[in-house]
Amino acid sequence: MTVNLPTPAQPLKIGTRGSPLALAQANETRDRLATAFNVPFEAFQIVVIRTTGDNRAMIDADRPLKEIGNKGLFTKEIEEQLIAGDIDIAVHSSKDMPTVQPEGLVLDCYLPREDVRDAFVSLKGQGIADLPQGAVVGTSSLRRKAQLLYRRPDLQVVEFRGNVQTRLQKLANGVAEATFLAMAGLNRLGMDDVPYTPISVDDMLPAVAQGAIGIERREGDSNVAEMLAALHHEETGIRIKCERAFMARLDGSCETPIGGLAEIQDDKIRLRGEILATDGSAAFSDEGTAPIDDGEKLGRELAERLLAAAGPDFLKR
Ligand SMILES: NCc1[nH]cc(CCC(=O)O)c1CC(=O)O
Repeated sequence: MTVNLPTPAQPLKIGTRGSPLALAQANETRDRLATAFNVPFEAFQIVVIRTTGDNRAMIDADRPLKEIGNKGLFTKEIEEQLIAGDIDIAVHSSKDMPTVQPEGLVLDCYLPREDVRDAFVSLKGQGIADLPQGAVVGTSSLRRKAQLLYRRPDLQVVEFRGNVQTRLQKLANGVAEATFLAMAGLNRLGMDDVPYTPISVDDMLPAVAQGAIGIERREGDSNVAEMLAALHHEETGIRIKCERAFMARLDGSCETPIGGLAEIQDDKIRLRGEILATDGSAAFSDEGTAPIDDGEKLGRELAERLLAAAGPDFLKR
């Protein structure tokens, strides 16, 4: 079967959020598609879609995202347009994606993964250990908050949202002494002027699927399926599927502090996982390895081991 390629007259429509990071990810997807199929950039049209998560009235207040309702906060409207056929593919940060897609949609194409690490961002120091006793740290991530408080119960965490510039301004204004950003975001946006230090994954396990762009499509669109198959990065896909199986078995959402990272080492897949109490008062971590083809099973099994260690009610706290 030959792929029916898009043309400037009949472009392939790429749906995305409108944030600078989302647009960078959509542009990377378009560039890779244009190169892979040797068609002009004009054969792709980037369609910006506003999601609930982008709605200023809801987001600008200092309410934690979890109170607004996190499931599909940044994906629902995009997926509706994908189902309706208004767009042909949707580009997402995989870490913001629920583990189950709506009926009729498939998420099975991943681009080569960026740096998975979190970065410590501060005008004053290089890492968590440099923070003075009782210092204020800004983050809206429950995972980062729990990981931080687990190691440094003396610190105070305040809600921190907005784009990178807004957050840096807050640091300059003394609202907080430090914050965290994903290295993948900093790299994709080329933010060299940000005072950041990468944090080893041994010190802060990243979110499941952090740093991976995922491309969603309609299940029945065989032409798009074939195009995306050519773009798919096998190793990233294996790692993300393992991590997402881990998260799914934990019934993980953004309301549960979970860290997870799968890596391919020699011909094995190694998964590290962590679950934490939201207030950082407890954490359970474990790891395992398996043959590469058994990544999803490894994910489920590691989740079960952590659940058993933590006790059945742990995630409901
Ligand atoms: N929750 C927002 C979000 N979703 C994906 C990224 C970073 C890029 C990535 O992990 O692919 C970010 C920002 C951040 O965590 O700093």
